[in-house]
Amino acid sequence: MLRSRPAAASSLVVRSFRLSRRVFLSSSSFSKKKMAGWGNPQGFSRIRNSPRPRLSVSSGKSSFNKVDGTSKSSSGNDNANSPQVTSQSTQTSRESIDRLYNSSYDITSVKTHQTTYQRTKKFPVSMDAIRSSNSPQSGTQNEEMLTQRVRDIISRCPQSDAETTHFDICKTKAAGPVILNKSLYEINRAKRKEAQAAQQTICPQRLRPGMILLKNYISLQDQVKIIQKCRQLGKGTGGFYKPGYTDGAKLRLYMMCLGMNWDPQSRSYGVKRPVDGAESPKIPMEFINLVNGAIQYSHKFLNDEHYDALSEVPIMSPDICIVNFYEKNGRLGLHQDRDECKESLHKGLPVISFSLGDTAKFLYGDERDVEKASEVELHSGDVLIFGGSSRLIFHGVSSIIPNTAPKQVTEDAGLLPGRLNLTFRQY
Ligand SMILES: O=C(O)CCC(=O)C(=O)O
Ligand SMILES: [Fe+2]
Repeated sequence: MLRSRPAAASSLVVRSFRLSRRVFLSSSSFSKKKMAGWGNPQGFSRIRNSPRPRLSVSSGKSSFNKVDGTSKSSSGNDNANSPQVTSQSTQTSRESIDRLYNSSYDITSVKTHQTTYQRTKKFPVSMDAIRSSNSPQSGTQNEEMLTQRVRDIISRCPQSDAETTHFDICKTKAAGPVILNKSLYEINRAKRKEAQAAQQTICPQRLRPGMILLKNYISLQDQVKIIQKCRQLGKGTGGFYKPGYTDGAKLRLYMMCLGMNWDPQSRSYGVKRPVDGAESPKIPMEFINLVNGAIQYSHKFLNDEHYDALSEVPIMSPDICIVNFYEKNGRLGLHQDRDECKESLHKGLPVISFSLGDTAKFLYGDERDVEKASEVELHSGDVLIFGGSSRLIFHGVSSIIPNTAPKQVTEDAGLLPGRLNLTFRQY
C-alpha cells in the first residue's frame, strides 16, 4: 500500500518544454505540493507513461537551488534558453550533487508539456558521470553534470505502457498463517463461507416509486471479484484519488471513474480528468453484466408486484461508473446525480449502486434536508436502483458503520476498513 513516502527520499521534477527546449530540475516541495493538491493522499502517485520525453537540457540557477530544496523557484522564466550558473548556485549545486551522490533517491516526477512521469520507488541514480567531472566545477561542468543526471533519469523512465499507483483500497498481503495452523484456518474459512452463502438470499424491496433495493444481490464471491478488480484498476492510471475543490476542500472519500471522468469541481463529464490528465479505465464487462442482471431482476420483481417496471426502472446501458471508497469516517453530503445528459435524465435512466464492505447509512429524500431525509442501511452486496420518478432524488451517505463488512471481503479480498461503492449511469 502506498501511503507514505520513504523518509530518506528527496525528489526531482524534470520538465521538458518542446518550445523552449529546456529541462530543469525543481524542488521536491513543488512536486509534493502539486501532487497533494491534485488529490493523491500523500502526494506520491507513481505514473509511468510513454512516450519518453525528448531530452534537451539547459540549467538555471533556481534549478540547482531547487534540487537542494533551499529556495523557491526563481526560474518562473520558462523561456530561458541558456544556462545560468552563478558562483552561489555552483556552490549549492555541489552540495546537492554531493548529497545525491551519497544516497539513492526518489524520482517523483518527470514532467513534459504533455505527460507526467512519476514514480516513488527508491531509485538509485548513477552519478558516475558527475563523479568523473567532479572538480573544479565550472559553470559548464555543472551543466554537464546536470545534463548527465537528467539523461540518467530519463534513461530509467520505463517506456512500457502507462502504469500508475494510486491509493490502494486493499491491505497488502499479510504474512500468511504459520504452516501448522494453516489447514485449520482453511477449514474454518470454508465453513464460514458455506454458512454465509446459505444466508444469502436476495431480498428485493421497493423503497418508493423508482427506488428499488435488492438486498444481498451480489454474491460474496462476486463481491470479492469486484473488489479485486477495483483494486487493480484503482492502483493504475486514472485510479483512486482524493477529489478536491479549488478552494482546497476535499471530499471525504477516494474516487475513481470508469468509462468517463466526472469532475466534482466543474460537475461535468470528460474524457480526461483535470487533476492529472488521466483517462478513465474502461468499465469491466463483468460489472456491466451484473448491472444488466440487476435491472432484469428488478423488472421481474416489479412486474410480479404489478408495478410498471419499465417506467420505474427504464433499461439503460452503463457507460459511466463512479467508484467511491469511504474510510471509516467517510461520508457524502446530500446531492442529486444530475450531470448526465439531458435525455438520460429526462428518461429517468436509473443509477445502479453496488455497496461492498462496511455498511453505510444512506439518506434519501425530495429535498436537500437531512432532517427530512429517509435512511436505509446499505450492506455489502446490496444493490440500490433509483430511476424513473426517483432519478433526481437527493441522496448521500451520513456515516459508515465500522466492522460490519463480511469476512470474505476483509480477509479474502483484503478490503481496508471502509466501504466501496460503485454507481453506474448512462451518460
Ligand atoms: O456511496 C453511495 O452510496 C452513493 C454514492 C453517490 O451518491 C455518488 O457517487 O454519486
Ligand atoms: Fe450520487
